[in-house]
Amino acid sequence: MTNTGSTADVILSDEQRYIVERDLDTRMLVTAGAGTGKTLSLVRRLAFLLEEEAASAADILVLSYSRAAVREVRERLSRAGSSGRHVDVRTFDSYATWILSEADPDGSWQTAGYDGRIRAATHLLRTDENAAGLVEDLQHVVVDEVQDLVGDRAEFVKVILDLGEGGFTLLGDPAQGIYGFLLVDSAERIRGAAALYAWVRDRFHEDLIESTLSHNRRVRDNRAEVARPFGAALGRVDADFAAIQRDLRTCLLDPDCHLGALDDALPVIADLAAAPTAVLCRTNGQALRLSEYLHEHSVGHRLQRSGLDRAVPVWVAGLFTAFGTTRPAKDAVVSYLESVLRDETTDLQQAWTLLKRMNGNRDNRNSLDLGTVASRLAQRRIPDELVTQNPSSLVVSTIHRAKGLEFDNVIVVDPGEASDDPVEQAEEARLLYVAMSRPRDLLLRLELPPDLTRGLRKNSEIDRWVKRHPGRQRQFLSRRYGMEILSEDVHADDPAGTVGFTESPHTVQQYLASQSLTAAPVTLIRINEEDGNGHRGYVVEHEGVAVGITSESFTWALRKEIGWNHEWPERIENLRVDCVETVVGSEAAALNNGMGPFGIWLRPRLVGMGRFAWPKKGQPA
Ligand SMILES: Nc1ncnc2c1ncn2[C@@H]1O[C@H](COP(=O)(O)OP(=O)(O)OP(=O)(O)O)[C@@H](O)[C@H]1O
Repeated sequence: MTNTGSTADVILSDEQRYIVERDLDTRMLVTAGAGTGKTLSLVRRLAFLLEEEAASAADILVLSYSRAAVREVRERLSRAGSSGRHVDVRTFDSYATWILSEADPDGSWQTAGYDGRIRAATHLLRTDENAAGLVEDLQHVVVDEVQDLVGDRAEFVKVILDLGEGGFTLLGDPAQGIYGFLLVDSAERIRGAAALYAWVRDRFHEDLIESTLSHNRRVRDNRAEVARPFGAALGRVDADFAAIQRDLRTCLLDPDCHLGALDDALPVIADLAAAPTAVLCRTNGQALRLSEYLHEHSVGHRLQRSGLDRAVPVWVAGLFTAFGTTRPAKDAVVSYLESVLRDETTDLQQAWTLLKRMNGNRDNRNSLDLGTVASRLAQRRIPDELVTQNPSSLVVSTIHRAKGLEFDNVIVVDPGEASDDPVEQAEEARLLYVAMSRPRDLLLRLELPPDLTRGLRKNSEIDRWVKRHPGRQRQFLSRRYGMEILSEDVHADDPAGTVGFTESPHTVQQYLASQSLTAAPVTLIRINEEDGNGHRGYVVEHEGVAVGITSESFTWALRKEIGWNHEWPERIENLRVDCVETVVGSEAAALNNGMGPFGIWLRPRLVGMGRFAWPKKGQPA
C-alpha cells in the first residue's frame, strides 16, 4: 500500500505522457484497466499542470470516491514533492460540505447525512449563483474512479463539470465499478456508471479527448496478473458475467494460490506480512472474525476502517492545552508541533498547513485561531490528510474498502458462490476482479474454517455484525454471543473519569496520551448502577485501568441485540484499541472539570467483534 520510491522518479510510458502532458483546458476521459497507472498519471498530471501550465493549486480540484483513495493520492502527491501537496484532494461528501458551508452556512443541510449533503450541494450549485461561482472558476477538475459514480455522486459531478469553464481529467475502469448496489433498478445496477460516461461523451463531444492505458504496471510477478484478461469484458454492460465470475473463481481455486486452512496458513501470513499484505474478505463480519483469530495467535495487523470513519490524532488534542492563549502565534505552534510530531508520519509543514486550512485560511497568517479549529473539529470538517490510522503492514479489509489500494501480497478469503441472478453475477464478478487486481507479487486464497463464521450475521436494525447461536430451533433463538463495536461506542461528551467511574480526568488523559495503546486489548466491564436517565453502560478497561465508558448509542444497540428485558453480559471481551483519538465533547464538562475552554480531549477508539461473557447463572434463555 505504501510505495517507497518517489512518484516523480517513475519514467512515464508514451501513453501515460499523452495523458499527463495536455494543456490546462483539455477535457479528457481516461478509461483503463487495473494497475495501468491511472493514479500515477493523475498525480503526474497535477504536477504538470502546476509546474508547466502555471496552474494555481487553489484552482485545481481533485475528487475521489473513497478516503482510502484520497489518502493514497495525497501520499503520492507528497512523495512527488512538488507544489502538488497544496492541491485540494477531496472526497465527494467533504467537497459537498465545503460548498454548503461557504454558500449556505446556516442551511438545514447541517443535519443531513453524507448523501443528503451531496444532494443539497448539487441542488445549491444548480440554483444559487454564489454556489455556482465556487466551481465556475476552477481551472481544472480531476475525478478519480469515475466508474463508481452512480446516483447522487454522478449528479454532483455532472453539475460541477457542466458549470466549470476549465478543463478536466476523468479517470476510471468500468470493470471495477462495485458501487452499483447503491442503485435500486437492476438494469441500472449492471450499467453502473455507464450513464455518466454517456452523459460526458454527449455533453462534451466536440472537445472531449478519450484515452487509454494498456499495460499493467503494478504486477511484478506473473502470478499476480491472472485477473487482467477479464478486465475489458467486465467493463461492458452486456458481458457474460456468469462465465467471468466462474473463470475468476477457477483462477483463485488453482492449487498454487491456495494457502490452505487458516491454522496451517498462519505462519505463512505472518512471514508475508513483512511486506505490505492484505487479507481481503467479502464482508466486514468475516474481517472482524478473522482479525479476532489473528490477534488470538499474536499476528499483528490493522482492520481497515470504513472510509467514513475518521480519527483525529492525539497531537491535535494537545494543541488546546499547550498555550496560554486561544490564538497562539505560528512560532509557538510550530515548536509545539516539533515536539509532538517526532514519531509521527505527518510532517511539520503539512501539519501547520492543515491546521491553517481548518482555520479557514482567512485569518492572520502568523497565528492560529484555536476556537475556529475546535468548531471545525466539532462539525467533523476534518481534512482527510489529518486522519490517523495504525500503520501495520498487514491489513485485514473488505474488498470494498481496499479499492484503489495496492499491496505486495493479497490473500482473498472465500471467492464467493456462483449466483443465478444476473445483477449479482455482474457485481460478484467485478468485486472478485477488484480483489484479484490489488497485488504486485502474490495472489493467494485462504479458507476460513466454517466455525469461525458460524452464527455470524448482520443485524440490519443496528447496522452491526453480531454473533448468535446458529441453531434455528426456538430454544436457541435468543442466544447471543457477540456484537461488533463501532467507532462512536466510547462516550466522548465528558472526559473519562467524570461519568460512569471516578478518576482524575487529567490522570486518564495522561494515560491515554502516554501509553502506546494502538492494538492493545481492552475489556468492557458492566456498570451495575443506572445513571439518572436510566442508562447503563460499560467501563473500558486496559490492563485493569479504566480509560473510558461506553456511549448511549452502544447501549441502545446492545439492548436491541440482546432484547430489552434480558440480563446484560457481565463483560465484553476480545476488543482492541484501534487508536487513541482527539474528540470534541461538551464545553460545560470541560469547564466543570478544569479541562480548558474547548471541550477537547482523548478517547480510545475501539474495534472488533466483542464477545459477551455472561453472569455465572448463564446467558438469557
Ligand atoms: N510508467 C511506470 N513505471 C513504473 N511503475 C509504474 C508506471 N506506471 C505506474 N506504475 C506503478 O504501477 C502501480 C499501479 O499504478 P496505479 O496505482 O497508478 O494504477 P491504477 O490504474 O490507478 O490502478 P487501479 O485502478 O487498479 O487502482 C503503482 O505502483 C505505480 O507506481
